[in-house]
Amino acid sequence: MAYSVFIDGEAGTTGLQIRERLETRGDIRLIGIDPARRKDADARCEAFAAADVAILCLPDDAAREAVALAQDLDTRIIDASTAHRVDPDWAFGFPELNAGARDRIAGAKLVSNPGCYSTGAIAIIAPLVAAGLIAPDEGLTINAVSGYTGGGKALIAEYDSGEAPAHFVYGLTQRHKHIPEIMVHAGLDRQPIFAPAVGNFAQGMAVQVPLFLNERRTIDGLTAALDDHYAGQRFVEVAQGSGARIVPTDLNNTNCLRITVQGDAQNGCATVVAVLDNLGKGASGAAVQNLNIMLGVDEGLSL
Ligand SMILES: NC(=O)C1=CN([C@@H]2O[C@H](COP(=O)(O)OP(=O)(O)OC[C@H]3O[C@@H](n4cnc5c(N)ncnc54)[C@H](OP(=O)(O)O)[C@@H]3O)[C@@H](O)[C@H]2O)C=CC1
Ligand SMILES: CC(=O)N[C@@H](CCC(=O)OP(=O)(O)O)C(=O)O
Repeated sequence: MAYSVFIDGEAGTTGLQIRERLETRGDIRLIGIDPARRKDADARCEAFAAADVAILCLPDDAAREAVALAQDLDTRIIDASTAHRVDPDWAFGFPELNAGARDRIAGAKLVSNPGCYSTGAIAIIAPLVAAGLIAPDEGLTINAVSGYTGGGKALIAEYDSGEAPAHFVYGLTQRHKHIPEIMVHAGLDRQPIFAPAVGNFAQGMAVQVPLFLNERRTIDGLTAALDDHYAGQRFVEVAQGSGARIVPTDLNNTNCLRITVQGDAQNGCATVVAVLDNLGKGASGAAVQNLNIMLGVDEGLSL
C-alpha cells in the first residue's frame, strides 16, 4: 500500500529537498498541484483531502493558514515552519529528544519540526539539563554559523547575485525566532544569548555552546552524559574532538548530527559543538525521518 503525501511549498528550498528524498520511494505517492495554483486555497484543500500526510514547507503565516484549511480533515501534518514549535497540541519533531519523543511523533496527527539552529542547540543543551550539568537558570551563550540556504529563497538569491557579504552576524536584538523553542525543549528558564551568523557557503552549520568547567562539570562528564543520552541513536553521534578545526559542512547531504566536547580542564573552559546540515537534520532530513516514524516504516528510509 502506498501512502499519499502532499508537500505544500514543494518549490521552496526545504520542499524541493523533501521531494528529492521521497520521489523514488515505492511506498509513497506524491500528490502534485498545478504550480500556477500553488497558492490557491481550493487547490490546496483538494490536495490536503487526498493526502495521508501533508508536509508544510511554507513561511509561518502560510503554514498557519494551511493548518486552518486542513482542520476538519484526518490528514496528518508535519510543519517545517516556526509556527507550531512551542504549541503543546503539536508533537515536537526531534525523536532523539527524550525517551518518549519518538512514540509521541509516531502517534501524532500534528508534528512540528525543530528549526535548524534549534536542532543543534537543543541536541546539546537538553541532555545536559536533564543530567543536571546545566542548571535551567544558568546564563548560556549559543554561537552559530549557518550556510545561506538557511535563509530560504530570498537569502539564496542574495548570495547568487554576488552582492552578499562573505560573512555576517545577525540576531543582535536577541529576538531570534528560535529562542522560544530552544528554551521550551531544552528546559531552560533563562533566555540564552544567541549569536547566529551566516557564511558564504550554501549548506551546513555549526552550533556552539561554551561552558565553564568545575568539579562537577568536567569534559569527561559532559561527554559521558551526551554519550549515554544518544546511545543507540542512528542519526546523532557523540564524537571525540581532535582539538583541530570543526567544519560546518562536514555532514552535508546527510541526516546526521555530530556533537563534540572539547576544552581544557586546567583553565576550566570548554565548548560543546554540534555540526549538522541545515537542510538535512535541520529541515528536510528531519521531516522525512518524522514521516517515516509516523508511517511506522524504517526510520532511515531515503535518508
Ligand atoms: N531553509 C532552511 O534551512 C530551513 C527552513 N525551515 C522552514 O521551512 C519553511 C520553508 O522554508 P524554505 O524552504 O527555506 O523557504 P523558501 O522561501 O525557499 O520556500 C518557501 C516556499 O513556500 C511557497 N509559498 C509561500 N507562500 C505560500 C502560500 N501562501 N501558499 C503556498 N505556497 C507558498 C513559496 O513560493 P513562492 O516562492 O512562489 O513565493 C516557496 O516555494 C519555512 O517556514 C522555514 O522557516 C526550517 C528549517 C530550516
Ligand atoms: C541563515 C538563516 O537565515 N536562517 C534562518 C533560520 C532557518 C530555519 O531553521 O528556519 P525556520 O526556523 O524558519 O524553520 C533564520 O535565522 O531565520
